Amino acid sequence: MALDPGAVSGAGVTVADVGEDALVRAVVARLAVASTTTGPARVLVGPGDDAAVLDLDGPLVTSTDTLVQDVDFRLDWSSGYEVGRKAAVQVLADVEAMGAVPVGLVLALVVPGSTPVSWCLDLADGLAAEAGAAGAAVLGGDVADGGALVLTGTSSGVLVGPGGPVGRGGARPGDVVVLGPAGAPLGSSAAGLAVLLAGAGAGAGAAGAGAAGRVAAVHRSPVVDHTAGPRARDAGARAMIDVSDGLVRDATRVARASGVVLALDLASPALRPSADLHEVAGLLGADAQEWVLTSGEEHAMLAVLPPGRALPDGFTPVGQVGPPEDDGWTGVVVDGVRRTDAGGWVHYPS
Ligand SMILES: Nc1ncnc2c1ncn2[C@@H]1O[C@H](COP(=O)(O)OP(=O)(O)OP(=O)(O)O)[C@@H](O)[C@H]1O
Ligand SMILES: Cc1ncc(C[n+]2csc(CCOP(=O)(O)O)c2C)c(N)n1
Ligand SMILES: [Mg+2]
Repeated sequence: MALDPGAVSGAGVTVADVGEDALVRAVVARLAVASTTTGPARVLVGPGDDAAVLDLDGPLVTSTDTLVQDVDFRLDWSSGYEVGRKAAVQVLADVEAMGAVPVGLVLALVVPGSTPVSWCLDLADGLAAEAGAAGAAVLGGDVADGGALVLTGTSSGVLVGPGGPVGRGGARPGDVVVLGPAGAPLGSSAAGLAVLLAGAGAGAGAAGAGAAGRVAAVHRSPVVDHTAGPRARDAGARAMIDVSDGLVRDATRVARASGVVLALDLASPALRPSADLHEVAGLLGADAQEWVLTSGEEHAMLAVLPPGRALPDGFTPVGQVGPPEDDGWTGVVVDGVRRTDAGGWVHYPS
């Protein structure tokens, strides 16, 4: 059915009603407003052609991430706008965790025909808003029919100025482990997920008042600092990762890649559960400290600095780097105890 592009977002109009071309036109029209980059790149060709073209001021850093309906988000928990924001946060965090300044992203979308067009436009708005907050442009995407919503975002960033990328393998004994700023205390996303799973506030936007509502909002709509990664690189970070699968799980990746032990100190203010976490843990019979150590989708930056360096703005110490233990073991130690079970998020859990 050929519809007036202005009518595609009307109530009850689905993707199958308008077809691929009208959907893409409507989405691209939403992005055009936001498709500029303020960072170290110029968009020579944006959405609408076969590919986007960027002129960059330094080495390209690129990463990709997929969100799957009912695995990474639920339509009864989150609006299209929230899913779009979360997709941008997740995919940009990976280039930021290399120390790159984010400049752009593309989004491939599998959309069942029964999806309301208005949901897709909300998604585009959320994506563009978060990309814009990072100074990045939405450069294009793709849509295809399928049985469930699947979003695959691919981000681009630029390493600005001298020095290389900040990988996972650069931590050395004697270094300091630091955690970057986030919009909410560490652990909030897992607490929010637990609230939503418990049904304590089913329905998008209706997670209830108080602590449960606040942590559910963090889970649906994380707030991150998009300059934290590049700031840590400027401050001399020699290893970094974003906390996407849980602090212990992600710190273990740094420890193993670097051949060291990361010793986390629970007395660090950033690792102490917030009052909201304690309250929600009490309600649900959960362990607030465990949420801090295992919460995924936080996207705060965990970085390692040589000793004696000034901390990047907003970062706080959470531990130290030590050599492998006497038996050669590398990994994460929490308050002196080996964490052999990282917890946190993993696909295909055993
Ligand atoms: N299917 C794949 N093909 C090629 N490389 C992959 C594939 N899956 C993962 N990788 C690579 O393995 C590395 C580790 O991936 P992993 O998903 O653990 O980290 P990540 O990208 O930081 O994930 P997260 O989304 O949790 O932040 C990355 O460099 C990633 O590009
Ligand atoms: C419906 C629903 N169930 C569970 C979760 C929790 N969750 C999904 S993926 C992930 C880690 C990052 O994934 P990846 O490593 O793939 O980037 C987490 C913590 C959610 N968000 N929505
Ligand atoms: Mg990552």
